[in-house]
Amino acid sequence: MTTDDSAPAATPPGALRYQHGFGNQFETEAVPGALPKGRNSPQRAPLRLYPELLSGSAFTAPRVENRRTWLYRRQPSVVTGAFQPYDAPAWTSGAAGGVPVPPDPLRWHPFPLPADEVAVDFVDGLKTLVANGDPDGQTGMAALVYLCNRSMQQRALMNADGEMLIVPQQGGLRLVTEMGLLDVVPGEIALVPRGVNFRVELQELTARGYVCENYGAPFRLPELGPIGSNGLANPRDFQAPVAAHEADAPYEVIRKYGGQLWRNQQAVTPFNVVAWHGNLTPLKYDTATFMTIGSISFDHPDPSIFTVLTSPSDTPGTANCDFVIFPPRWLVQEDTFRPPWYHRNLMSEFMGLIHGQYDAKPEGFRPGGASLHNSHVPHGPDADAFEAASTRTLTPQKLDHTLAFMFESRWRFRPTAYAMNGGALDTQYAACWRGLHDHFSTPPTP
Ligand SMILES: O=C(O)Cc1cc(O)ccc1O
Ligand SMILES: [Fe+2]
Repeated sequence: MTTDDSAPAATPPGALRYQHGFGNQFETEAVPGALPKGRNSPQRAPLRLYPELLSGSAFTAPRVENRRTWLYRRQPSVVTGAFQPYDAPAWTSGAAGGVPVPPDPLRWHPFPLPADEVAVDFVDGLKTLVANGDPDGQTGMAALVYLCNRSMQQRALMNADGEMLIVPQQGGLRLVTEMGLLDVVPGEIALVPRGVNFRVELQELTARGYVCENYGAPFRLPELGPIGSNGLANPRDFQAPVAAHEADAPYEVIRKYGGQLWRNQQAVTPFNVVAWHGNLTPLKYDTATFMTIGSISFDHPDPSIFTVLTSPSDTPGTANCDFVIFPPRWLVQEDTFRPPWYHRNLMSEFMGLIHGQYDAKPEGFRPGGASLHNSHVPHGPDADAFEAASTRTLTPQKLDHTLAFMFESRWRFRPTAYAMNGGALDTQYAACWRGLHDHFSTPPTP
C-alpha cells in the first residue's frame, strides 16, 4: 500500500499516520494533487481518477447526522463480478437468527480459538452470539466473537447490513480499508462504517475479539449534559486513516447483504482509493484516553457515565445500542456498596472482558468470555463479591489492570445455536448467587 509519494510500499506496524477527530471533515491524498480543488466531480478528475460518492446517511439527513465521503479511485466500485451465496452458518443476523431465549442470566467461558491446522480468517471466524432486531428493518444489533488464525488474503469484506464496532481482546489487527490503514490492539477499538470495504490482517498468530454489528443508526458520541464540554470520550482522540492504495488483484469480495453472505471474484482491488475527503471513515479509539467520571461522595452511579458511543433509537434516551466501558478507575465513595447493585433493567446487557477482573464477578467472568443479562433478568454481584464489598474498609481503592465492556440495547437479545450449544456456555453460572442467604433479623424488642 502506498500512503504518499515518499513512503515505502509496506508500512511497518505501529508506524501508521492518522488524522484526528470524531466526525471531522477530513481530506487526505496518497499522491499530491489527487484531490480536486473547489469541486467534487470535475469533468476530468486529477490524475484520471474516478470520483465516487459513498454516503452513510440519506442526502437530506440533518447536517449533524449527515455522513458522506468522496473517494477518488483508480477504478470505480461498480467494476466487479456477480455475487454468489457464501456459506457462513455461524454469522446469523437479527432476532430471526437466534433460538428461544430463556429468562435466565447467561455466561460463556472464553471462546476457543481455532486449531492451527484449520485456516480461519476474520470473515470465517465471526460467530454471532446474541442478536436482536433485523438488518432489513435497520434496527437492533448483534454481538459476535471473532476467533481466527489467518490474515484475510486477497479478500475483502463489505457489510451493508451494519456498522462494525471491533473490540480486540487478544492479538493486534491491521485493518486495510478503502480510506487507508488502521492498527488496533486490545484496549483499542475500531469502527468501520456500513458499506466500507476492509480487510483484516493479523499482527500475531491468533486473534480473538468481539464485534457489535450495528444495524441501526450509526454510533456517535453521547451528549454530555451537565458534564459540560469535555470528558468521557473526547472527539480528538478518535483517529482516521490517511489515504492509501494498492494495485493487487484479483480479489474475492465478501458482502453481507440482507442477512446473507455473498462472494465474488473481481479483477480490481477495492483498496484503490488514492485520495478522499469527507466525514464517513473508519476510526480507531484508545480506551486509555477515556476520561472517566465517577461518584466522589456516595452511591454507585448508573453505568451510563461510561458510555463511549451511542446508537440512538427513535425513542430519546433509549438506545438501539450503547457501547459502555468499565476502565481502570478510582472508587472513593463513603458508606457505599461500591460494586454494581442488584438490579433488573429494562435495557438488555451483553458484556465482554478484555483483560483483568470485573468487580461484580471477580471469578467466573473471564477475558475472552461473555455474559448476557437480558431485559428484566435479575443480576448483580456474585456472593463472594457481595460479602467482600459489604465488609471492606472504605479507603480509596483503585480498580486497576481491568477493562470490561457492555453492548446495551433497548431490545432483548436472542442467543444463537452456537452460543447455546457450541460448548462455551457456563451451565453453572447461576450457582454464583447461591450463597446469598437470608440474614434478616428483627432487632430485639426492648
Ligand atoms: O450488570 C452489570 O454488571 C453492568 C452494570 C454495571 C453497573 O455499574 C451498574 C449497572 C449495570 O447493569
Ligand atoms: Fe447489569
